[in-house]
Amino acid sequence: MINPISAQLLMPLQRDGNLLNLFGALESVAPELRHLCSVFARPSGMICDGLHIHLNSGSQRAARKPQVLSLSLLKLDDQRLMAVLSDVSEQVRRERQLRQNDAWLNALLTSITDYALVGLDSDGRVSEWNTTIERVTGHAESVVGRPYSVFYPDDATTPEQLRDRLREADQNGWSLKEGPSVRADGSQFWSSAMISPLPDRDPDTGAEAGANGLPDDGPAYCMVVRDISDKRDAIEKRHKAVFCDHLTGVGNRRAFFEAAELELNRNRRAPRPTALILLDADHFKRVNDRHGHPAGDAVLRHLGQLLTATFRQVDVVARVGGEEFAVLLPSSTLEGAAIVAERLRQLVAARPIVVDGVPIELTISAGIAASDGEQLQLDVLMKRADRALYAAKEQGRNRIACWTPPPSAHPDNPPPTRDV
Ligand SMILES: Nc1nc2c(ncn2[C@@H]2O[C@H](COP(=O)(O)OP(=O)(O)OP(=O)(O)O)[C@@H](O)[C@H]2O)c(=O)[nH]1
Repeated sequence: MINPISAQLLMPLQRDGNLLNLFGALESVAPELRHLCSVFARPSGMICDGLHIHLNSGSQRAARKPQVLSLSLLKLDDQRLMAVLSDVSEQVRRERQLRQNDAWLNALLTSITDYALVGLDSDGRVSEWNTTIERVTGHAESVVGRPYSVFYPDDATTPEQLRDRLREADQNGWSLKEGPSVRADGSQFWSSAMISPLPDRDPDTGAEAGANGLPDDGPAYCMVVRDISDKRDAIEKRHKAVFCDHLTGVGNRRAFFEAAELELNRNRRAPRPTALILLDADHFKRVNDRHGHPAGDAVLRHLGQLLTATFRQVDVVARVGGEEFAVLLPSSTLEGAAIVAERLRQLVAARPIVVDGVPIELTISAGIAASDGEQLQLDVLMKRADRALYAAKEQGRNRIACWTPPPSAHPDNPPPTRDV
C-alpha cells in the first residue's frame, strides 16, 4: 500500500511508474536499505528514523537547492514494514545555509585584527566570546553574560543611554558612538563602536528566528568595536573647535544645548530622571576689580577644571555665560545632583584659588531643577534652575538651592525653592 503523497515523492525516481517495491524505487539513491532490514534481528521496532536520502546525484549534490527525503522504517512484524517518507529539502537547505554563515563568520573572525566583533543579546549582554574581543579589549571568555557597558568607563555612560543605543539601532539600522573605552586591565582607549541589529529577529520578543522559524538564543545585535586611539587627536581637535569654550576648556553653549535637547528627547521615549545645575561664581565683579581681568580668567579656568573633576564623564559641563556654568546630569535625581553640587560648593569655598602666587577667595551658588521622568521642555528646566539660583543668591550666596513645585498657587505660600 502506498499513499498519494509518498507516491508523488517517489515518482521522479521510478519513471516507469512501478512503485510496488519501496527498495526497488529507492535502489539508485539508497541501496543500503535492503541491507539495513536484513540485519535488523528484532521481531519488530524502528529500523531507521529520519534517514536522509539525497536525490541529487554526482555534481548535482553540490547544487544550492538540495532535494532530500527523510525516511523512517518501522518493522511491524516478520511480514510487514511501515515506511514514512517526507520531503525535508527546505530544512536541509536552511541548515546548510546556517553552516555556511558560521563558516563565513569564522573566516572573518580569524582574519580581522583591529576590530572586536561582539554578539549582544536583546538586553545588550555579551552573548558570545571570540579572539577578536580579547585582542582589542583584553576580555576573556568570562565577559559572556555581562552588559556591554563593560567596554566603557564607569562614569562615561548610563544604563539608560546603553538601552537608548539598542533602540536607536533597531529604529535606524545602526548606532555609532566614538569616545573613551576601557580594556579588561582598566587602561583606556578611544573607540568607535557600531551596533546593528541582526536580521530575522522577532520584532516582538527581540529573539532571533532559528532554522525552524522558532526563536533561538543567538545574538540579537552585532557590535563592532574599533580601537581608533590614533585618530583621537584629530577627532578631539575637530570636536573642540565646535563644542569647547575657548577660555575654560569645558563645553560651550552649543555643546550644552545640543546635548540637553538630545537627552530630553530620549527621555520622551524612555522616561528617566534628568537634573540640571546652574552654577554662578559669587561677586565675580569684585574678583576682576581687585585682581584684574586676566586673574579673573584664571579663576574661571580653575573653576572649569574643578567642575570637570567633580562630575561624571557622562554629565555635560558647559560655560553658558560669563561666570555662569551649566551641568546636565542624565539619569540623576534632584537629590543626587544636590549632593554633588554641595560637594563642589564646599571644595571651592574651602581653599582660595592661587593665581600667580596670590590667593583669591571664591564661593559659588547653584540652582538645581530636575525632571522626574515627566516630559519637560529644556527652557522650562532652565527657568526652574534659574529661579533656584536666584533664590540661592538672594539667601546670601555660597549655597545650593533646589527648585520644588509650589504646594499651591496661593500667594501666602513660601517660594518654590529649598535650601540644601
Ligand atoms: N575675567 C572675566 N570676567 C568675566 C568674564 N565674563 C564675565 N565676567 C565678569 O563677571 C562679572 C559678573 O558680574 P555680575 O553679573 O555683577 O555678577 P557678580 O559680581 O558675580 O555678582 P553675583 O553673581 O550677584 O554674585 C562682570 O564683572 C563681568 O565682567 C570672563 O570671561 N572673564
